[in-house]
Amino acid sequence: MSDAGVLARFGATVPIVQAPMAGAGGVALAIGAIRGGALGSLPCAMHDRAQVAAQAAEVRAAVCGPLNLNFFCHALPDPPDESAWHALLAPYYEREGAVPGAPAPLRRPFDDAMCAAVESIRPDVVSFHFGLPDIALLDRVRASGAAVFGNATTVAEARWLVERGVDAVIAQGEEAGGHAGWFLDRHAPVPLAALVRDIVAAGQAPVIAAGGIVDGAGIAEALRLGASAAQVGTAYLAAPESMIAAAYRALLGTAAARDAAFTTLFSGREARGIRNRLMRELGPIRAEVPAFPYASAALAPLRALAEADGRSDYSPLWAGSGAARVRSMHAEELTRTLAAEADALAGVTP
Ligand SMILES: Cc1cc2nc3c(=O)[nH]c(=O)nc-3n(C[C@H](O)[C@H](O)[C@H](O)COP(=O)(O)O)c2cc1C
Repeated sequence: MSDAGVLARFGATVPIVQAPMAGAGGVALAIGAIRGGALGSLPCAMHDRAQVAAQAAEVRAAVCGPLNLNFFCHALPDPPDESAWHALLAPYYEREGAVPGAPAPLRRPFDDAMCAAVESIRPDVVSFHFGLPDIALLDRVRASGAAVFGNATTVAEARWLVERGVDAVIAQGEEAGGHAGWFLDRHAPVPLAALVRDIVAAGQAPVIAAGGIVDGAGIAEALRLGASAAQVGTAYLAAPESMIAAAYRALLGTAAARDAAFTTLFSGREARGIRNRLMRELGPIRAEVPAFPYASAALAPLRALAEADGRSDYSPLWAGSGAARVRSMHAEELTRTLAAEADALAGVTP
């Protein structure tokens, strides 16, 4: 069995981080991945403190193994003028017979209340997307005993994270599903292999490769490039423990999942997803879309109506470049399968 690299110190037995996936992953997925030997993750960006505490307690009650809590660190601008966005969506409201709903909970950046949750839960790892919190909060996270992982999309971001003392850098390549986590400069997307090689060459912190990895060959390749582990997201979406809608699930593992693009429509920030009706009709990037994270609220009523009808016309279908190749297995079995496949290839030169 290949060793768990940087994850071994937390008790993981395979070099896999089950990626945090807000809105798609949760307690059941984390439990299955931990049972398989991975570092399990709970996405916390869309929850409040009580929900985070309850979910962490559920995982701990079910399984003994390493747990990561994941948070966003985006800047939260003042609420923008959404009139152009509402005007763009008006024909869809009319077509669906939708009415504006109650404001949906916003994705909130990591703050004092979430830090207090971390202090009481004492997870093994806290991972951050879109940068890091301010130094006072970061110090409190570290004092809780948690290791800190940060997400980088360029070598410059990796260096920035290392200067602030992260224990590992998640190298997020352009192949990754979900939000591109850039936080310094918006830049041309960097393919995973080049990103891992360059961050490893900078030699400052263990690297965890993320993006397009859906089988053991992908993990073995990342390790060969010098990564210490792989963070796997889209492959876990196909597990029955994920919480995605049926129409989304039906696309995974099919050729249709190859038709993907970066889009700002669903949140206000670029994220990689399978093309659906809204992306086709409006185009994936529009000037009318309000800043992250405000865009999603106006879509919520449309999304709810369509999903109730088995349609994903207005839903984000976040997926990485391996989405057409995923296999549907329980999270524990998937974790063991990925590790065994990677093991079988370890040391084999392509
Ligand atoms: C549905 C979905 C939701 C995601 N949500 C988060 C999140 O809440 N926090 C985060 O750090 N990354 C998130 N990501 C990115 C993953 O952590 C990871 O980088 C990515 O899934 C790796 O690429 P892959 O999907 O090709 O395996 C998400 C990815 C997906 C597919």
